[in-house]
Amino acid sequence: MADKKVNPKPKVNENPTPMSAKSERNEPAASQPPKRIEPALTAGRKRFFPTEAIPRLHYNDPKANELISQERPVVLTESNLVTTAMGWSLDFLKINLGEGYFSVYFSDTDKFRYFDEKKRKDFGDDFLVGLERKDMKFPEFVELIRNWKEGDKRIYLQQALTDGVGKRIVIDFLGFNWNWINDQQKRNNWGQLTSNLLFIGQEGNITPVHYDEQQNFFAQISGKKKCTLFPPENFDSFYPYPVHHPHDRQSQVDLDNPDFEKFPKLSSIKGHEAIVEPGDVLYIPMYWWHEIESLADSGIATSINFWYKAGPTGKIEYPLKAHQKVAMMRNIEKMITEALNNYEEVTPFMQSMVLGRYS
Ligand SMILES: O=C(O)CCC(=O)C(=O)O
Ligand SMILES: [Fe+2]
Repeated sequence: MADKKVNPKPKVNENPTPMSAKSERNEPAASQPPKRIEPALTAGRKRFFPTEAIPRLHYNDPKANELISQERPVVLTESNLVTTAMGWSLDFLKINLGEGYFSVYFSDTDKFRYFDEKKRKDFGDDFLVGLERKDMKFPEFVELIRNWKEGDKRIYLQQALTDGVGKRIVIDFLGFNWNWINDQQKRNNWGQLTSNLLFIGQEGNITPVHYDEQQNFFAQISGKKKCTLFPPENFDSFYPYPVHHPHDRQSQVDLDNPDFEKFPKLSSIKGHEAIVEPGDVLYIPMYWWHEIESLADSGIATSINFWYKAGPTGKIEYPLKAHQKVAMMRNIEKMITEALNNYEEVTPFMQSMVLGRYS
């Protein structure tokens, strides 16, 4: 697959309207999800911590813009961000996604804990992931997911959209609500759109708690996902792996089986929770911890995200915000690790810097 991305800034006025793009195909028109007032917060895995509902607001509600500008999560309704993708069934994608290769992950469990392949090479052989990546053409993935049976490894496709995709996908892509999302990017002073990751997975799959270094508009296409977010103020409650570790940005904790002795700060976490349904867009602020569960009995879960780089830093104001401290800690940790040139020396180095002095 060519690795150049689909141009994220189409000439908006030349786009086909969502309706004309849709009417070209022999599939039922996408129906808007039924309007819902309160999110159902009881679904999904039982968790040990309290949660509050992430506000669900109309995408034009000024309060939604306020939350985004404050880097607080919000579910946006009726944005029509990816309405043109509502017909992306497996059969449709099989015909239209093109001849490229897709990254498909296979997990021994229901958890898909991402790992950095480059860091894994540097880290040596003592790292077992329980997760395997295979690159395959889309029809092969469809066969696997359709013929999946209990006892098989679980499957999750996670692939950035590239310009190797077929013409109809490009048309749908150009029909996304770029007017709105480009305006969000501008008004929040974000950097460039780096990628649109397409997720297609089985119900029950879990992306364990981690944070990303990008702003994210996370759009749901099919199935339902329970998204649980925690603010960067809780950075140390999740005990992230060291930055040089293949699981960098991932929490070491298992929310299904919490070890409060090893990770005592975990006992006081409080989540922000939303269930996203087709048509919903969840804003996941940069550096917010998040766990994403594809809910049982909601069918194949398809999502597409819009990842944006942070904007320029601007004037520093004190006290620093939690996410700025996280960024600082990452940089210092990276510097120490690089300077020592041996990750095994990092722990004793940090300990002699802190123990009995700052502890
Ligand atoms: O949908 C998922 O399973 C994970 C999504 C995610 O972590 C992201 O978009 O940053
Ligand atoms: Fe993420």
